[in-house]
Amino acid sequence: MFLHVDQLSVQYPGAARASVRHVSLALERGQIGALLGPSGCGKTSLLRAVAGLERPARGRVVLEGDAVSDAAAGRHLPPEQRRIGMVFQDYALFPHMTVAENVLFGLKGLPRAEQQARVAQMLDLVGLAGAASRHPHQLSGGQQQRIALARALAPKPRLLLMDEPFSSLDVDLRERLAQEVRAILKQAETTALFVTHDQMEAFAVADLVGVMNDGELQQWDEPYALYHRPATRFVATFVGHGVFAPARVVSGPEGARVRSALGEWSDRFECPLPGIGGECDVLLRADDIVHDDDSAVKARIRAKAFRGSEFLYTLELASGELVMAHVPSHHDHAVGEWIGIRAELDHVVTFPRDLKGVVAA
Ligand SMILES: Nc1ncnc2c1ncn2[C@@H]1O[C@H](COP(=O)(O)OP(=O)(O)OP(=O)(O)O)[C@@H](O)[C@H]1O
Repeated sequence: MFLHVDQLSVQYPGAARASVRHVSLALERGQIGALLGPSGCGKTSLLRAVAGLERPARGRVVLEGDAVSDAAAGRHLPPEQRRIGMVFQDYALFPHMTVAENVLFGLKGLPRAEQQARVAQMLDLVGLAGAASRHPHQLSGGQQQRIALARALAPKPRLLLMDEPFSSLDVDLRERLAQEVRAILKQAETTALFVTHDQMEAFAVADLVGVMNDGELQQWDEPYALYHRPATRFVATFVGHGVFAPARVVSGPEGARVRSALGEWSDRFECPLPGIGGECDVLLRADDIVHDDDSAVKARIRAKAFRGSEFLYTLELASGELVMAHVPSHHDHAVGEWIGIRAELDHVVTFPRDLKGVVAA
């Protein structure tokens, strides 16, 4: 493993409990990781501990086999000796310096010719070769963030850390820049870890995403798995739209099946199911629910939100259970109308019975 965070805890002086608790995660060389979670869950504290800006209370940070932090051994390499680059949300470019001078900043020790070559190479990488002699205020927010990236990558860091790198940009630009940043990092073969509270951003940029809640890492996985096979209720709720529908495990000809008001499904993808007869909640994603007027199952539209190509309908079954459905926006029905629905599940994800019909955000 290129980066290995091992059972890491961060506790601030005077705090009753640790802000980051027993977090373990790993990245291979060249992989991009994202830490996702609500405000205050400990994302930035974890990133700062990897950077060396916080001293962990417990655990280790191992970079290329080198334990840069090891609480048990009392080892803590200062940030400037870790060869880690950082990009922050406010770019932190020097306003009085040109773009080229900003990128040059981290290259002080190199011979002059090499410095010039590296600056040119970095500006080229971020697609701003023509902006070398401009000043930061003459550039757009997205361009400034690309310069900040060029400056962080110029000294060839072993690891790049980014804290909410897109959050000060408007939504359109964020989406575009997220894709550009992924392409730039992949081209530069950089291993990177970044913090965001925006799942679309995490999915667009990262190979592996960690969902944190209240100081703990609940799942560290590929975006597809986080969405389709969430490990906990919290992950299921935080990532994507859906509901937990009450269900019962029944026996079928090929083993256990999950029966809910919307249908019955077998355990096709080896998601552990409770024992036969057991009560559980099954996760129904909004994209598992298909609008089909021929279906015997009817639901009344309780609320609808226009999302461009589709509506997100909140629907109520005759039993009072709620489900959510993504429906193409040319199927424009009024609130209060009854429509036919059908559930098409590829991934049957169940959780022990808890609160009935909890709506996932
Ligand atoms: N320097 C500090 N001293 C004491 N407590 C801190 C310090 N920095 C953060 N905390 C606390 O640690 C917890 C985690 O904060 P952190 O900034 O890591 O969360 P976050 O997930 O990055 O949040 P956000 O998305 O709002 O930035 C919070 O309860 C916060 O109040």
